[in-house]
Parts: sequence; C-alpha cells; structure tokens
Amino acid sequence: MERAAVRLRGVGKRFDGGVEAMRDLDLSVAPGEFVSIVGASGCGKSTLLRVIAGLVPGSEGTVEVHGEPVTGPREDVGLMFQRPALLPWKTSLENVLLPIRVRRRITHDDVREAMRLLTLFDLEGFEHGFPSQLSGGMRQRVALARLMMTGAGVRLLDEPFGAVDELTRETLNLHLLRVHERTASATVLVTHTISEAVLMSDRVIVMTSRPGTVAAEVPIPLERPRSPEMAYSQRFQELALTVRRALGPSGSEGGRPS
Ligand SMILES: Nc1ncnc2c1ncn2[C@@H]1O[C@H](COP(=O)(O)OP(=O)(O)OP(=O)(O)O)[C@@H](O)[C@H]1O
Repeated sequence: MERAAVRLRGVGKRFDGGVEAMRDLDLSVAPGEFVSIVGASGCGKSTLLRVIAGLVPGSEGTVEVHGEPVTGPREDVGLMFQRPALLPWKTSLENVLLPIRVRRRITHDDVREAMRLLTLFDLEGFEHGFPSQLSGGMRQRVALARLMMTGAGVRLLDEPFGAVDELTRETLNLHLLRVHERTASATVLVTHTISEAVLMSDRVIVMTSRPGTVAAEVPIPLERPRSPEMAYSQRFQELALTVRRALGPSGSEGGRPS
C-alpha cells in the first residue's frame, strides 16, 4: 500500500485549561489527495491542522507525515491561514520568496519560479507592490503563491478564503484547484462552506461537535479538472446534501457517529 502523506491514529488533544478539543481521531490522507474538513464552530478543526503542522502537540495518539512522527514544524508541510500573514514591509515577490529565504540563499531560478507563480495567480504587474497596495483577494493570492513556492508535499489551509467576498472566493477556489490539479500535494482544507468542500475535494471529512472526531467521510467522485459550473449539477447537489445531513440537524452541532 502507498505510504500516507498524513496519518493520525487515535489522536486526542486536551488543552491546559481543560478543554478537550479532539478525541480518538483517525485520519489518513494519501499523497496528492485533497481532503476537506467541515464541522461546527469550535469542534476542533483548527486544532487538528495545528497538530498535523506540529505547532501544538497532541495529548494522545500518533501523528505522522510521510511516515515520520511529527515532533514540530516541518519543511514538507505548508500552511495558510484565514489572514494571509504577509510581511507588510516586503513586496509580493519578496513575500513569495520568504519560505526559501529562511532556508538558504535565493537563486535566479527561485526568482523565476516566484514570478511564474505570481503570474499564475494573476498578479502580473504587482510583483513589486507592497501588501497595503493590494486588495484582500490579491493578498490571499500572494499567500497562495507563497504556499506553492515551498513545494511542500503536504498543504494545510485553515479557512483561507473565509474573509473575502463570494466572487473573490470563487476565483481563489479556481486558482487553488488549478494549482492542485497541476502539482498535486496532499491538501487538507478546513472550511465552513459545504459547496467549497465538495468542489475542491476528493473526500470530505465531517467532524462531530467538541471533542471533535470523525463523524462521516463522504467521497467526492466528481471528475477533474473541476469547474464552478459543476456546482449546479444534480450529482453535486446530492453530494452536498450528504455532507449537510452528516453535519447534524442544526448545523451548529456535529452529528455523533452511531
Ligand atoms: N490554545 C488553546 N488553549 C485552550 N483552548 C483552546 C486553544 N485553542 C483552541 N482551544 C479550544 O479548543 C476548541 C476547539 O477550537 P478550534 O479552534 O480547533 O475549533 P474550530 O473547529 O477550528 O472552530 P472555528 O470553526 O470556530 O474556527 C475550542 O473550544 C477552543 O476554545
């Protein structure tokens, strides 16, 4: 069997204050697979990503990336959050080059690759602009380019498009889809939007309310490349409904596995 890019077995997390965010969570993500996580607010989705990223330790269970136990942040794991966290005193190009700069000297090839990514994300002409000169959606695209620049085999995205308007979100989704379909990394996306989860993913994981564990897994057998128009098909609507039902009656309480 192919080695999983990410594998969690029996993972739990209890914070010092006593909050139990996760319990007995099993999850495996194959290389190149796109998995979305949906669940009620506060059910532990961000905690799950932070544990995979090695930013916080789990309290129980094992977490592995590419077959190795996670003991801290790793170079082969890229992260992106809702706020793009760009350095305001650096240009778009410099921000995209940052993950390389912290590791080694920048080469001409690195600059060429960063420029290529900025073009891919429709940021041509803004390479030397500063974050304050960009719109919110453009800043997210710079952050996406930076995530891609790392070439990480595992990408973790925590509600990356939560703070932008609907149309911008659609464009950003398309960008992420295109990049994923070109350079497939194992990707875990936390989102509150069911249609986004279905459009992007090979599999949607529905979490229970806190302490979060896996309530349901919904495979998404739609063909790739995906396009936003697919969201209007009956097949898509059925899949979205399956995810919605697994979330439980109110949407604010995750369904418990029976
Ligand atoms: N550093 C921390 N210390 C103590 N408790 C924490 C910490 N981080 C998160 N929690 C708690 O763990 C629980 C899960 O939080 P988490 O942010 O993982 O949920 P979430 O599903 O991502 O929520 P949302 O969808 O609202 O972003 C919450 O009750 C939260 O208050």
